Amino acid sequence: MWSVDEHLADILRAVRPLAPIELPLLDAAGCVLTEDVTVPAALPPFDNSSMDGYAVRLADVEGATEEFPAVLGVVGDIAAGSGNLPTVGPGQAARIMTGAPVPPGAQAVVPVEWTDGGAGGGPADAMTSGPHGPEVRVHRPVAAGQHIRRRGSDAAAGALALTAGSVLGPPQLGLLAALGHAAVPVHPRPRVVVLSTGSELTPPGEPLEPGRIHDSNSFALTAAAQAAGAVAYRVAAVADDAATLRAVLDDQLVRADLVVTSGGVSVGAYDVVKEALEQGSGIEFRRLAMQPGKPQGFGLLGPSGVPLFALPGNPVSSYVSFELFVRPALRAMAGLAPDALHRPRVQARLVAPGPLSSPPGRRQFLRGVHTPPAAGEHVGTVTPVGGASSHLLAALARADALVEIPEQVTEVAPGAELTVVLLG
Ligand SMILES: Nc1nc2c(c(=O)[nH]1)N[C@H]1C(S)=C(S)[C@@H](COP(=O)(O)OP(=O)(O)OC[C@H]3O[C@@H](n4cnc5c(N)ncnc54)[C@H](O)[C@@H]3O)O[C@H]1N2
Ligand code: MOO
Repeated sequence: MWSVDEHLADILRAVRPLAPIELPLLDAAGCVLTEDVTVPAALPPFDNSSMDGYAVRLADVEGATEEFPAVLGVVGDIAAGSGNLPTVGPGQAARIMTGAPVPPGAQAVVPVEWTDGGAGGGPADAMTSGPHGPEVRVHRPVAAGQHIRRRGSDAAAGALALTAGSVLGPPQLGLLAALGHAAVPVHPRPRVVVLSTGSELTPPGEPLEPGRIHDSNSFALTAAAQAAGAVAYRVAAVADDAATLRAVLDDQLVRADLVVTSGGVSVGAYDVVKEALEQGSGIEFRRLAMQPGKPQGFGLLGPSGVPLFALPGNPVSSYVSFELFVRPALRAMAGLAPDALHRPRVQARLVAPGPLSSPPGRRQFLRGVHTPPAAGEHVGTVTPVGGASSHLLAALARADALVEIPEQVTEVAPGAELTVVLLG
């Protein structure tokens, strides 16, 4: 028997980050950047106003009050996007909008609330006119540079904007766009093919013949692959026939960076995955010291060595196996750092009506509901849901955590501290 840790270590040794490709920004969302990005040109690219108001010279508004406002001639209107800027001379102001370039001669911006409104909402030439044209009355002085966002104050030209290895979330994509990048080099999302095996399987939506059940694993595992950041393809369940399975796998390999199968890996007479892949395929079948998830297959399939996970068929076994083995592999292929591959683990105190028992020599993963620590407490609690059996899908659907009971522990009393894997 292999331990959970040995199996996981073998998997992580076998998988590699996918080769970088250049992707348009929105296609790169959630991906890992493969090169440092420097700031090509100052951001913002020019001094601009942070307020709607008037661009002025300091000396002209010094000492201005409500009672004795500074009366300035308005030389023009500057909207965001204006390229043609008036020069603000002594005794003059330019009406300016948020984001518009600060015109030559101006030293600060007076917000419109500190003035008589000048033009109000209309164009500059419709405002209060004095003998020399449109005017604005400024009621307060401003400090040098006030309400001006300086060129390069967000990011200086040549500075490091993002480092290789960054995960591209919304703020990072916004920054890349602001810097003018339309596409970026990233590790692509792994493409995952998920296929169930079993002649008993009927697609949901179709009535069940006697002895048959609905295929649930391919839905849970495809959704789990998507949630792990992969592009996942669900293949209709394959019947228990090794030649058919081999043909389906050959077909699917062209679009797969990773393959997940479920079922057919134990010792039964129709254990098709094992039969189809046992000899010389590159897939090794093992029994792990864990429950659920004892029978597992893993290896690199086909000429390009596509990682294949042959997970056990019981619904809880396949899902727990995905969480523990497939998800970290997918994240490694997506280029995430070793410390970002795994679900968070926390300590929690067991809440249960009596002691829990666990098989000797096997690491057990019960399903549970985790409650975070109350104020002033260091650990939260975990309450198991359902029993240990690996067909208990309804209980799994109520759980948000896996409760880990170590190999050497056979009984856990209520109140004991255990490690809990948060499923997020
Ligand atoms: N004699 C032994 N029998 C079994 C052993 C063993 O060591 N000796 N191990 C048990 C354990 S543990 C597991 S786990 C299962 C693994 O079996 P398989 O991977 O071969 O899976 P199947 O036999 O195909 O199916 C098991 C179970 O799960 C249901 N199933 C399968 N696929 C789906 C699906 N897509 N959706 C929903 N349910 C599915 C299937 O109907 C069976 O009930 O073997 C034990 N047996
Ligand atoms: O080990 Mo199996 O995976 O209990 O259900």
